[in-house]
Amino acid sequence: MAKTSLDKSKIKILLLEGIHQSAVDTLLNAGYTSIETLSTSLTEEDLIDKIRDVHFIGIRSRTQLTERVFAAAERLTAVGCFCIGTNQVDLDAALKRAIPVFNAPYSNTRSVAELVLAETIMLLRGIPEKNARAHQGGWLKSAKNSHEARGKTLGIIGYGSIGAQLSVLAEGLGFDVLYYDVVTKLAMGNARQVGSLEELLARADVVTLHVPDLPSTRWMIGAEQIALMKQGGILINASRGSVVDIDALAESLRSGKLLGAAIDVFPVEPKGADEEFTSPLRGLDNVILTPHIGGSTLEAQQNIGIEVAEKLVTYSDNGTTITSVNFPEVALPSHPDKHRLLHIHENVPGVLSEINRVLSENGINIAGQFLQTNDKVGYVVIDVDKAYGKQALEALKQVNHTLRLRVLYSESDYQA
Ligand SMILES: NC(=O)C1=CN([C@@H]2O[C@H](COP(=O)(O)OP(=O)(O)OC[C@H]3O[C@@H](n4cnc5c(N)ncnc54)[C@H](O)[C@@H]3O)[C@@H](O)[C@H]2O)C=CC1
Ligand SMILES: O=C(O)CCC(=O)C(=O)O
Repeated sequence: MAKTSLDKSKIKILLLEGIHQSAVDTLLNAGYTSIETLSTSLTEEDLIDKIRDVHFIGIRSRTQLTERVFAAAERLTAVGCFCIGTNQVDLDAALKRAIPVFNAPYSNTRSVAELVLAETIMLLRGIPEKNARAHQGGWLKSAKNSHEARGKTLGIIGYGSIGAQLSVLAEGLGFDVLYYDVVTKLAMGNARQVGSLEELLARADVVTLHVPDLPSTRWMIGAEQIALMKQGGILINASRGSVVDIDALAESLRSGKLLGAAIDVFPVEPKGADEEFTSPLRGLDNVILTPHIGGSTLEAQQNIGIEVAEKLVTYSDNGTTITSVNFPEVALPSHPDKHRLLHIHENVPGVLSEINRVLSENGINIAGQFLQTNDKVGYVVIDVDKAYGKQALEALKQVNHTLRLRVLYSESDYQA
C-alpha cells in the first residue's frame, strides 16, 4: 500500500500575528503538535525563508501572502486567515497551487460594529479633543459642536455583515440610518438604501465605511467625496486603509470641513508594536486613531481561533473545503474504512474521465466520488478501498493538468 498520508506530528503549522491560543488548543486537540507561533507578521523575505517547509499557515490582516511567497511555499496545503478580510492573500496564486484559503467571515462582526457605534457617539460630542485638553490641564466645558445621536443620520457604505449589524445597533440609539451598497440589500429595521454614494455623502451627519478592499473601493473616499459631505461631518473608517485618501482626510480636518474622524485602518500599518506608526492624522484634534483593532476583542479572537483552526483541521483530516474563499466547496462525509484521494486539477475538459480511466486500469474500486469546480480548478474526491499500489497514485499524479494529489488514510488508520 502506498504511504503518502503524513503523520500528523510531521505536519508543520506556522501561526503569525498573535493568533489566539484557542487556535493552538484546537490544533493540539486534533493531534497536530508541530505548531510555531509568532506575535508579529514577517517581511516578505523572512516569510519566504520560513514558509518552505510549512504545511499550514495562519495569518491575520498584516501578513502579505504574495505570489513570491507562494512560489517558495513548496509544502503549503492550506491558508487560514484568522480574520474577515482576505485581501492580504493573492488568492489566485494560492488557487493555481491547489491551496484553499479559509477565513472567519462573521466572528468579529459584532466587535467592529460596537467600536464604530462608540466612536460615533464620542465624535458627535467632540470627546477626543476634550479628553486631550483635560490631559494637558485644560477645561473645554462647552456644548459647541456637541450633539446627541438621537435624530442624526448615520450613513453606512457597504451594508454587509458589519454594516447591517451596525444599522440595528444605531437605530436602537435613535439614529436615522441610510446605507449605500452596490448590491440591493434588505434593510434592517427602518434603515433605507440610497441610490448613490453621492446621495449618502450629502445626507449623512456621520459616514462610516464597511466595504472590502476591491479595485472598486480603492480610494473611494477622496477630496471630491469629502467635499460632498455636510459641513462639520464625521468620517469613520474601520474597513481597509486603501479605501480613504488619508491626506485628503487630514486636509479636510485641518480646514474644519470635517469636525472629526475615527480611523482604525491605514494605507501602511506597522508590522508590530516595535515599529513606529506614522500618519498625517497624528496630532489632529478630534481624530480617534486606533491600531487596526476593530476585531480585536477577546471574545472575537477566541471564536476566530477556534473557527479557522477547525477549518484547517477539517481540510487536513477530511478534505472538506466548505466556506473556502477561493476553492471549489465540497462538504465531505467521514471515511472510516476507506482511503480518500483528493485530486486537484485545472478545470479543463476530460480530466475526470482520465482520472476514472486510471482508477479502472489499476483495479481500484470507487466507494464514493465527489466533484466540485470553479472557473479555474476542479476538485475531485474519491474514496477507495485501502488496497492499491503506489503506481496508481503515480499515474493519478501524471494525469494532464493535475495540480496536486493528496491521500488521506482512513480515519480508523489515523486513530490507530
Ligand atoms: N477593522 C477591523 O479590524 C476589521 C475590518 N474589517 C473589514 O470590513 C470589511 C467589511 O466586512 P463585512 O461587513 O464582514 O463584509 P461583507 O462582505 O459582509 O460586506 C461588504 C459589503 O460591501 C459591499 N460593497 C462592495 N463593494 C462596494 C462598493 N464599491 N460600494 C458600496 N458597497 C460595496 C458589498 O456588497 C457588501 O454588502 C471587510 O472586508 C474587512 O476588510 C472586517 C473585520 C475587522
Ligand atoms: O484582527 C485582525 O488582525 C484583522 C481584522 C480585520 O481587519 C479583518 O477581520 O478583516
